Amino acid sequence: MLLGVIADDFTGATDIAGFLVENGMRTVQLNGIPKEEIDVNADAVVISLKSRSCPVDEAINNSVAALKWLQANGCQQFYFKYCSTFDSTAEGNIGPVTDALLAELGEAFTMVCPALPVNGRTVYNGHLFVFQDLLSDSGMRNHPVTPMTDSSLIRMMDAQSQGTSGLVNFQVIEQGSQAVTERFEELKAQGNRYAVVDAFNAEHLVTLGQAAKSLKLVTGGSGLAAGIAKNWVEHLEDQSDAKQAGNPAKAPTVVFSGSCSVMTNQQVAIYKEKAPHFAIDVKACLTDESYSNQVFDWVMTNIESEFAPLVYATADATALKAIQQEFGAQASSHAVEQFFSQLAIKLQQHGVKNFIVAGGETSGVVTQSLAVKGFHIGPQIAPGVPWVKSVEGELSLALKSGNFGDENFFAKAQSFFA
Ligand SMILES: Nc1ncnc2c1ncn2[C@@H]1O[C@H](COP(=O)(O)OP(=O)(O)OP(=O)(O)O)[C@@H](O)[C@H]1O
Ligand SMILES: O=C(O)[C@@H](O)C(=O)CO
Repeated sequence: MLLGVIADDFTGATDIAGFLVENGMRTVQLNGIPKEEIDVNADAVVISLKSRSCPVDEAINNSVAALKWLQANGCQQFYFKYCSTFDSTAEGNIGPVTDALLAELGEAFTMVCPALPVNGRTVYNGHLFVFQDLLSDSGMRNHPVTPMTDSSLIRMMDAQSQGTSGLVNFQVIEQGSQAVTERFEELKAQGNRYAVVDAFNAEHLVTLGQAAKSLKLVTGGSGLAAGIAKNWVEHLEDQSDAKQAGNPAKAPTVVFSGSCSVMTNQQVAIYKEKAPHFAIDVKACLTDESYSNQVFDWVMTNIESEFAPLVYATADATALKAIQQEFGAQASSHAVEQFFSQLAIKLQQHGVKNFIVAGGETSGVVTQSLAVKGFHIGPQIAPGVPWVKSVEGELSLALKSGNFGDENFFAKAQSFFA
């Protein structure tokens, strides 16, 4: 194996896995750190963690344990994959995990590259944009778990890290990878530990990927994956049929939506026009232990419908704020996640094979509940959202990041069934 990726949530893991496969790297995604021997025949391995919004010590311990597993299994370069909108906890897990990985590797410098231009995440003079908005003016301001109120990557990174950041701006990047490497040396000589890099087109990411050859550890969103994959191209076997292993079959299917992002709200509204749909009662999640059984009965009643039944907690910012004020953000978030976990297990036990899930935290809890060891990566439904199939061959999942996909995503995902 060549490249080892540590992803801080499950949709982020499938996101980067999809781009690595698109760029020629045979890739397997693992559900957490394997507890027993597993034969992974791949160029890249992505370990999915649920470390974005957990306590910082837990995030550090799990990420370092994942790094050690990747090192023990022969990986030569390491990639800490976090969100293209740089969100984690209020205090920030990205900085502490980056510092811990650098320390474990005995390295003193890395790159911070959240940009994913194909999905509107760009960096200009060190400031992160979501399409035409600064991050802090985007829908991420109202994120239920990790609201983003700043857009300066240098300020955000330095506030949560032991080291300091310097900027590699687009003017340097457009001079080529040698200029970027020289800028890295300048920043290191000034005592910086992180290079925050601009990127607002695919060419920038290819150049940064070339410059990343000199780094044992890189960090960022999935955008850098294409550039990194190109560094290994001479080592790669033809994997044209690799995506076949990840193709979903036509089988009983359910759609879960636990994301409250702007795009997911649009996707849910469009999908409700054509599919059976059930809006979750958050109070029932908190107070009624049998609630998931009631909703299970509703799903199975509708499981044969032309479009898969949708179960959703998705709410707009106003409704979500009211719920959080009434029940508490953490308590309500946790109760909804536990509800989806219980429902997923029961549906799997009764023959549901395909799960389309919106939301990173939601995807993590559902995937962990389904006890899938790992995934083969299939075709992309939308940039950053591939179908993936369990290595046991039983289940297929489409784990959609909150703001990814177009408004027809849920129906489009079902058009891939063979
Ligand atoms: N109506 C609701 N009331 C309270 N909490 C909710 C509600 N709907 C969803 N949640 C919670 O909000 C959180 C949404 O996080 P999640 O990561 O699943 O979505 P996202 O942040 O939009 O996706 P991504 O991280 O991929 O961008 C989850 O913990 C979910 O349980
Ligand atoms: O990078 C992204 O935006 C996604 O892969 C993600 O991490 C959302 O949870």
